Amino acid sequence: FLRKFRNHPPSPFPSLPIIGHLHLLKKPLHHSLAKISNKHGPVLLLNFGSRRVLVVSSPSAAEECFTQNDIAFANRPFLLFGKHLGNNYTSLVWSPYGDNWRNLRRISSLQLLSTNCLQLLYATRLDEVRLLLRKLFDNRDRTVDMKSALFELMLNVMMRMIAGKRYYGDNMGEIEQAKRFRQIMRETFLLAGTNMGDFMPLLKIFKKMEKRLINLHQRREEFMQELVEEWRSRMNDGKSSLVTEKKKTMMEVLLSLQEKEPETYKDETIRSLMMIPFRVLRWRIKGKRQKLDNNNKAFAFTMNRACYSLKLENFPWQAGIFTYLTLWKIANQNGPVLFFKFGLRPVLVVTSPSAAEECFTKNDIIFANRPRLLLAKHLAYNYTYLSWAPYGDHWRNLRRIASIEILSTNRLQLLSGIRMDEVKYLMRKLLGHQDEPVDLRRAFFELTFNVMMRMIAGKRYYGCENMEDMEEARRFREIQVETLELAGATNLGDFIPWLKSSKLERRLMECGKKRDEFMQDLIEQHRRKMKSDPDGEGKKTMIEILLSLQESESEYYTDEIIKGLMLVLLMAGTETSITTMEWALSLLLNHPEVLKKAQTEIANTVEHERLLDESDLAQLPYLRCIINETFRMYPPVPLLVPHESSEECTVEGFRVPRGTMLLVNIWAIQNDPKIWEDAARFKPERFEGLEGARDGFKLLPFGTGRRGCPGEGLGLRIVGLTLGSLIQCFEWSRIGEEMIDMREGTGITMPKAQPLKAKCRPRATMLKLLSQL
Ligand code: HEM
Repeated sequence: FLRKFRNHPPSPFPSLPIIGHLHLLKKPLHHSLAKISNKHGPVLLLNFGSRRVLVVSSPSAAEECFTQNDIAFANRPFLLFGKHLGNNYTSLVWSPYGDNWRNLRRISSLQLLSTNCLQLLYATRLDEVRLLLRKLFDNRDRTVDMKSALFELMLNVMMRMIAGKRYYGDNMGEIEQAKRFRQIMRETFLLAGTNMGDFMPLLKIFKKMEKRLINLHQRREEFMQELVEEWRSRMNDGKSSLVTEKKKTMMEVLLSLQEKEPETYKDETIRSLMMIPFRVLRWRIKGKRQKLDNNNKAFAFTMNRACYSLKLENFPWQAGIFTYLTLWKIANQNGPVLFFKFGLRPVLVVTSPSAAEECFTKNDIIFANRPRLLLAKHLAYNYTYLSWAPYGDHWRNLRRIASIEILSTNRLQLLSGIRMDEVKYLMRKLLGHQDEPVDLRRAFFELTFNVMMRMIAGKRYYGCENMEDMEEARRFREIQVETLELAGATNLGDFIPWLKSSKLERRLMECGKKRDEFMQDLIEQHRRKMKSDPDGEGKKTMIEILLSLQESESEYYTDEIIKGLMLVLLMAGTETSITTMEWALSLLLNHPEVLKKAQTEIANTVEHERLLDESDLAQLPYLRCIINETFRMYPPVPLLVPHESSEECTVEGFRVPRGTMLLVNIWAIQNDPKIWEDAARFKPERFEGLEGARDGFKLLPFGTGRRGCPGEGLGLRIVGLTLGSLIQCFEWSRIGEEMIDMREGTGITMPKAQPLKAKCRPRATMLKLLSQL
């Protein structure tokens, strides 16, 4: 009744003697107050012990406080912290509203924090951010305590702006001074918490807290005064600032002003102004405390539509800047169309079939470009490879040659003997290692590279039999190992230009040069061979086909184009096929019932007295389902190859600027439980009745649209024939009781963390046929 009579804001019941409403409060305070406001209204009167507190939780009430009542509320309460660390309520933050406060506010706005002053010290901030990035880069793959790293960054920035000193990390000047400063800061943040004596005066009799504040205050004042003296004597000696006259530290600015107006700029004013940045920092850090404590290694990452925390150990420094898993986690919380800044590069990440559809239908031409990444500069002939060429005439020409001359159904048919031959080599090898653990990743690797090199140049570079030129093979293998290693390396410089690693660039250049020389040698060999035997039997290899076309259309079929196409086959066509076969066989070993069903299908379709060949694949729908299910769960290119927009467009209503990199997270789409029933289960049957390896925009292992994979036919033939033959001819088992480890490793494609090893023995029904290989 009294409250109504006095027109006071509502106040929750009960307000207890001595403690008032403190019993209702929990940490974090803002959440707790929000809950109370939800219940009792947006303007509340609470008692924190003996202190009256008005809590405001609506825009209109906040407006009233900071417009109509702004002057009335411009005061600060007298709290213990302000008494001892706010120089007895004389600092800018704790001073009562009045002349002293007005003076300090004017100085800080004009002399320290104006846009102009901040601009002059921009280089300092930039430098500290670079040092942090360098530190993160050096610690990639390790857990980094981001809270401390960001804290140190902020304190270094502040101290460099104030007094030109770094007190954290490397390149510190005075070690002892830095130690003292760090100790003072640590204690300041520690004591900055709530002091119950501020609300319950009775508790003030326990003076412990107050003593600590007084002691800290003294040490802080001494420290700051020493800095003031240091700068004063420097200036007296004529040793001015860090870099140029313009880029003065705050200390210098204030000391110069002191010379002109000693009354206004006293030492104590300067000391107190020096502490302003740390107060702001304290609030920033305390504001985030709850979140960061829960997820201590959090990496705050600002994006266009939200703020996210990523665990740094998950952050994909190592496998290129992005991994499908991290991006999926973020998309799960924030939506299927996200706009990021990776360093300076805008990146659109798409994680839903409808958004992918919009990118590859309505916006297909716009997104048909590729970003210019360092890897592509050196290993893709300055972006002239088919896979990395910008969308335009050159790319169209390459795509036409690849589709018609190399990867057309007709050409693939002509070269089917090579693939069959290599599968037979593999089976002979397996026959020699019955019941022994076999490294299948290595076996698939050798098979695929031999297939490609035989298609390209008629050469086998892996396996002992029929090896024509040992030295050439060794050179090839060496180059290949280096290429794969470099292809998986991160180049932060693609995203943050000043972090460009000249060492990585040099290695890429050297590797690119070696590959170029190797391919040129092969072209010359074939040129010589074709000259010496112009009517030679069947121009079968890819080099021969392209060299013959060069004779008639030399401007289209240059040596550069031929080398580029050879390398595309080796780069784009190998790892993808190898990983698919490895995942598929791993899944089968963990699901013997599916393996059995596939064996039965093959036995019912292919007669016993012959080996399966590529023409049988169309009659083996269950084998096809197994391959599709493998693609679904473990897509070899989980984010597709990055695209880039050549003009502004919209995706799901969001504006996407020109020059934005597009990543389509097909791994996330293909494993989304909202889209797939039992998404985590290996269930090939789900694809029964599906033609091809695409299911709308839900299953896209080869991408789609203009830049979709042109090697789909070849990839499916290699995978289908190899897998089908291994199922037809051998009984497979795991090495021990344990299931095959299905963890994913990092790399440019999606490799298994552990290479697949398994045992096999020839099936009784196939023994005779196998012994004739
Ligand atoms: C299992 C096997 C394979 C899979 C899963 C696969 C998957 C892909 C994917 C997802 C893309 C990116 C599409 C995009 O950017 O939207 C791609 C591009 C490409 N793939 Fe494949 N691929 C396979 C085999 C092959 C083979 C055997 C070749 C043989 C030459 C090949 C040549 C290429 C080329 C040249 C591109 C770039 C096309 C362009 O930028 O215009 N791929 N592949």
